Amino acid sequence: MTIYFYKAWQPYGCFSNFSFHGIHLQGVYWPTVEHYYQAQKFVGSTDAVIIPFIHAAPTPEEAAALGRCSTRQLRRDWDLVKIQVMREAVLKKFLTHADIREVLLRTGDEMLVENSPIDYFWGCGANKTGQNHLGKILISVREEIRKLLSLTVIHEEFN
Ligand SMILES: Nc1nc(O)c(N)c(N[C@@H]2O[C@H](COP(=O)(O)O)[C@@H](O)[C@H]2O)n1
Repeated sequence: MTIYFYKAWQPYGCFSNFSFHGIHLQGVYWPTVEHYYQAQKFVGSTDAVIIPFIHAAPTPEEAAALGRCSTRQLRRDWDLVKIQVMREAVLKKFLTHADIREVLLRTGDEMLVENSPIDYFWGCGANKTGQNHLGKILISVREEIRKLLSLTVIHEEFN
């Protein structure tokens, strides 16, 4: 059974990048994955001055609005790095927070889909034909955490 998620207050809302599960990355604490992701769009760009404002945004919605402003200059390699940027942040989120890590692991091998009606890249879009990159990242993070946990068990058994 496919598991759909979207808004942070809906079922499986902890899979949303807008959920308030903070992460430490590159020596900085970010209140949500969305804050981090939106800020990374401007690293090294002429509009990098926006980064502290994204970081300080009171909500992920406000961070996203700042990052989505179409007149600002994105970093040149953004399309090349954005999936890796997102994966690193999502992995950190689920390594940091044990409660939501359990929720993720308990989804077993189910397909995970960001049910965004507007986003055909990170989500499945209105007609379910989108690329669902966020769902795919969550599935690969789930697999990576399982491998890390099994290595920990092996390590404990032999020490
Ligand atoms: N508008 C909106 N509201 C939410 O609650 C969402 N979860 C999303 N999806 C997320 O938006 C991010 C993509 O942003 P860009 O379009 O690349 O600026 C990404 O985190 C999606 O998962 N959108």
